[in-house]
Amino acid sequence: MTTNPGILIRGARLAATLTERGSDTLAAEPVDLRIADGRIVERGTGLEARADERVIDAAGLIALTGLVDLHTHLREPGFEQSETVLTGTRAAAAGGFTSVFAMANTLPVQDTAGVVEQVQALGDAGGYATVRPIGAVTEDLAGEKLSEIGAMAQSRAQVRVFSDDGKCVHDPLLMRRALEYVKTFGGVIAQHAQDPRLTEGAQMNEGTLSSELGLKGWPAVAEESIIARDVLLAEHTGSRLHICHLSTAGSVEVVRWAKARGVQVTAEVTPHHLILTEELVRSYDARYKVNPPLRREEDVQALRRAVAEGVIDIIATDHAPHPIEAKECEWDAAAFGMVGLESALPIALLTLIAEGHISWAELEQLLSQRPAQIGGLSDHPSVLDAGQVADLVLVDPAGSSTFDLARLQGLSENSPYLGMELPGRIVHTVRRGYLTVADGELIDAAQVAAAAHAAGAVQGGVR
Ligand SMILES: NC(=O)N[C@@H](CC(=O)O)C(=O)O
Ligand SMILES: [Zn+2]
Ligand SMILES: [Zn+2]
Repeated sequence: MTTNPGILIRGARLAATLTERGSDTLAAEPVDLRIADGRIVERGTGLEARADERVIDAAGLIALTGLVDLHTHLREPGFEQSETVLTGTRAAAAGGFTSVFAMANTLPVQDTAGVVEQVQALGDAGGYATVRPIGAVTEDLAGEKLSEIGAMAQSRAQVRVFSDDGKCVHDPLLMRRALEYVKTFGGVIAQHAQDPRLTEGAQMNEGTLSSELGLKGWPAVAEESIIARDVLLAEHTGSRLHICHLSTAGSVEVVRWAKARGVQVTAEVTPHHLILTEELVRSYDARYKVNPPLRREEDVQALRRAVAEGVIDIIATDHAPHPIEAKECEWDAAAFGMVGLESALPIALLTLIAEGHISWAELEQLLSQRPAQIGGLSDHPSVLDAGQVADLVLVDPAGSSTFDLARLQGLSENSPYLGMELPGRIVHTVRRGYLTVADGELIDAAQVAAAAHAAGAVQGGVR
């Protein structure tokens, strides 16, 4: 049986020990981590390298448990010209992610055990990240009939997160039944909170700017009213509800209220809603067209505060690749969505750490620990210490660089950050004890697939 070579990481500072808000990255003592057979086997200082061990000099780098994205669109099956499981997980690894949850709006839709098992198998074979498929709440995302939720939960893919993302589960009775159903096995419904009647034909945030530009607006209340209804349904059923891509100050207040009542609700924000505003729509550059729309500066600030206060639980990318034809066209005709896996950590550093809203320890909670817990990701490392699965990322917090096309590893180029100076560089990503990114470069696909195979063999199956 082949095994992957061991790794010795020397002199990394652990994000979990950087608990002061702001960017003081030297406040913790550097430690060494030894990795063998897919796990961290030793943590200490001055560890000696063994024969065959690859030594990584992590001086100046910060180590976090592998990032987990609860909201990724991998597009396969059905839209392979935009992204595939392989290309999307390469983008994920480049961004420091070791696990991604794949949204259900594929073709065919991920609404049966067969499709979710296929998506997960593609992820396992590629080896760049653990892929956990999200199941559709309703058949074909049509909002009319519950999908085979139980069959997907019991399948090899063990689906725990269900969402009609891209569409809102609008029928309150269906939403209630879905919440009741997932409660029986500890699952969660992730709602794309958006009243379809209030947003018909909408093109951007509703406000003075949408009137000025003559574009149909998308009112904040369309999001807030669904969140308000659903937290009440979650309270009534005693089930877990997760709110996808929260985007308005009002939504924060509804979630805050629900949490104070003890409702089991969690909320996510995307990096782009933490930095970009509707003003960008003036350019008519469709890279800024996204669902939910970019909002006002007041909303951006409220979302950052909500992260700092813990009202928002996680950052999720909503990585939404689209081909050039779908973006290089008139605003009204363009597709909604932006890619985000490679830029998520840099944007979080820029908007949250550099601004003093959160600490590195809190960042690890937002981008790794909490999404893993919400998604029911078994054997995700809770800390970087002996006995834990070796899923981790080493980040260089110093300096900044131009975010250019070469940074994008997926098939689509619809990033709003091209040309921007962004802080932070993902230097090494380790998944299940093997490197997917080394010295800032992706490891090639054949090597990663072989390493994944070896890791699976050693651990008797990846999960
Ligand atoms: N975010 C987007 O603008 N688009 C997503 C759907 C979604 O997340 O609602 C997509 O699938 O393209
Ligand atoms: Zn959505
Ligand atoms: Zn989405």
